Amino acid sequence: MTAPLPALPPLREVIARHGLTASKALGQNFLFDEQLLDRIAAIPGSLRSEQVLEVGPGPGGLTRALLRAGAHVTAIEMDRRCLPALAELGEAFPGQLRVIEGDAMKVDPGITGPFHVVANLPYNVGTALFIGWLAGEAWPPAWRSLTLMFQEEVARRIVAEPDTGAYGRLAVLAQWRARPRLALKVHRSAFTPPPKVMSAIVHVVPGDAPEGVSMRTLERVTEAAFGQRRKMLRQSLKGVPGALDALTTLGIDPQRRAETLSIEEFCAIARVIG
Ligand SMILES: C[S@@+](CC[C@H](N)C(=O)[O-])C[C@H]1O[C@@H](n2cnc3c(N)ncnc32)[C@H](O)[C@@H]1O
Repeated sequence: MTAPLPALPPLREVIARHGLTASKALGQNFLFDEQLLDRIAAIPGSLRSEQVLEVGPGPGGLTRALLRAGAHVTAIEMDRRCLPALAELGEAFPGQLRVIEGDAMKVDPGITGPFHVVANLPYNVGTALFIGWLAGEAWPPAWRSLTLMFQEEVARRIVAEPDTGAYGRLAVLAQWRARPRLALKVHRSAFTPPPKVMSAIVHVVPGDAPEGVSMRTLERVTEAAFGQRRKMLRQSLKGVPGALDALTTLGIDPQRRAETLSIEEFCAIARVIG
């Protein structure tokens, strides 16, 4: 039998009691709708007894949904004003919550074993953290899934297909050995304060890594190719040693533009360059 869930005060009351006025500099847009938060926590599948890394728990809205789902949560929060509210949450779910005060870009969460990442990310660091999780040398990675809130426009770039305006470096890096999908659109009015743009949650699971492709080379090729996306490959890839020869070897027309190349073609170029 599972223990009954603790009764928690409404999030708005927690915010008011701890004086947590939203800081723009820290990208703070809070979610208060507990049904929505439970839906987000359900996206990775059952989290019972699973390890979860949450970045930016803030006052703990998503954190409480993860704890209710039975997860063991390690949460990294930069704003120390949020720590007392998170400590209260830890008391309500004994042994399930570990809070680290610090910058998620610098702190090692120290989680042993596989874990899920679930986060309503601060937009200013979201993409950098995402690329960091995708870029690890070891594959499959230590994470089992990523469930991340982005601006909708960024979410669309992550899942974009070739020959679309949204297709670019982010799509290639996210899709060459992982499977991202758009899991949930979140209206701006769900946040307090509401951001200027709509949001969406992307869910990513690791896939098979193609043989012989180095992430570093792929990053170099996509950076060059999409850095001048309107130019033909023979121009945009000129500065990448071995890239033009790779096009010839592979029979890829150097007059094509980056956005017409499939992920498989980018991988093939990176494989030939080595
Ligand atoms: C968009 S708010 C989300 C808050 C909460 N998870 C929610 O859903 O209501 C982003 C949170 O990330 C925190 N934050 C911003 N930059 C951070 C960083 N570099 N490392 C850790 N936390 C950060 C902010 O203080 C804020 O609490």
